[in-house]
Amino acid sequence: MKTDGAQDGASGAAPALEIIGLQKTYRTRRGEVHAVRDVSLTLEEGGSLAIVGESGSGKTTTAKIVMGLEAQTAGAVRVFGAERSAHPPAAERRAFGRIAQMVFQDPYSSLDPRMTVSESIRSVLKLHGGGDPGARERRVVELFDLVGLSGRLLNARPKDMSGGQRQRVAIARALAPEPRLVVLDEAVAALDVSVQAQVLNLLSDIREATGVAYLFISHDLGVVRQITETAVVMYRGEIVERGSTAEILDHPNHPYTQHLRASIPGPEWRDRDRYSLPFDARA
Ligand SMILES: Nc1ncnc2c1ncn2[C@@H]1O[C@H](COP(=O)(O)OP(=O)(O)OP(=O)(O)O)[C@@H](O)[C@H]1O
Repeated sequence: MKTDGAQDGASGAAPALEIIGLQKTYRTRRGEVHAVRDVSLTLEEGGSLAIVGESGSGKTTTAKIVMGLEAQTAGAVRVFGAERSAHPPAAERRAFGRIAQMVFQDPYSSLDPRMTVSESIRSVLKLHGGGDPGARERRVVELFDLVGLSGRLLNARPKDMSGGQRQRVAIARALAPEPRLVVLDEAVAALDVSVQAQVLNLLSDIREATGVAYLFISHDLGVVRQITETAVVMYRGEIVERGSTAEILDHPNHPYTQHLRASIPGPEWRDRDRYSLPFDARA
């Protein structure tokens, strides 16, 4: 990725994220796995786009390629107009980290257990040149405030916090370099429903306040409705449906989306859906 280009793009009209003809094939002992097949999508600046699908549909692989954690087999990824290299060197990864950040499902494994949570956030600020120690300290307090965490927890360690609190720290850490794109991979999946709702509200408020764009990856259509305007549905590495989230949820066209829709508890919830076999379009 040309970082200069990223800055040019960030101030211009380039989308936050463009994925064009993305493919990823893993070669395993048992043969090739086509994890991502010809995926193209656009996330507008300040927008919120969901990638929905069940386990194994290729969501995480797509996210990892966007973040440079995996190299694609073919296709292009552009972040604010700048092409993302398949094998970015360290300096480029660091520059990219100021523009895009990721939040994972399990904050316990993404936060260093030996550090207090404020140390964890300070280390990210330091990596991305967040001013002198005093300025970093003030920014940590500001970020705690932004994610609704009490200052009493500044010196806590991840093990002393609840799942919801840890995920708020993970979000604060991701927001520390003031990225313009955040990729959230099943970021609320491990939380209780009520905590999930709080974190989703928080994420919406943050987007409104900062203009950050979200690529929101989830298997859960109900969650996706609360946080995204547009969505793509992935099945076996391919996008099978795309459009406004509300339209996809209310009027799913593809049989796979209808299957996913049927597994959301709601007025039309049928108990047998809970036990239905995994969807197979060929069946
Ligand atoms: N490192 C790897 N080596 C081989 N196959 C892989 C690798 N990573 C993922 N896959 C395969 O690629 C396909 C897509 O996986 P991916 O993790 O992207 O799906 P997902 O929709 O994110 O599912 P999950 O939510 O379970 O992670 C699956 O068949 C998976 O087994």
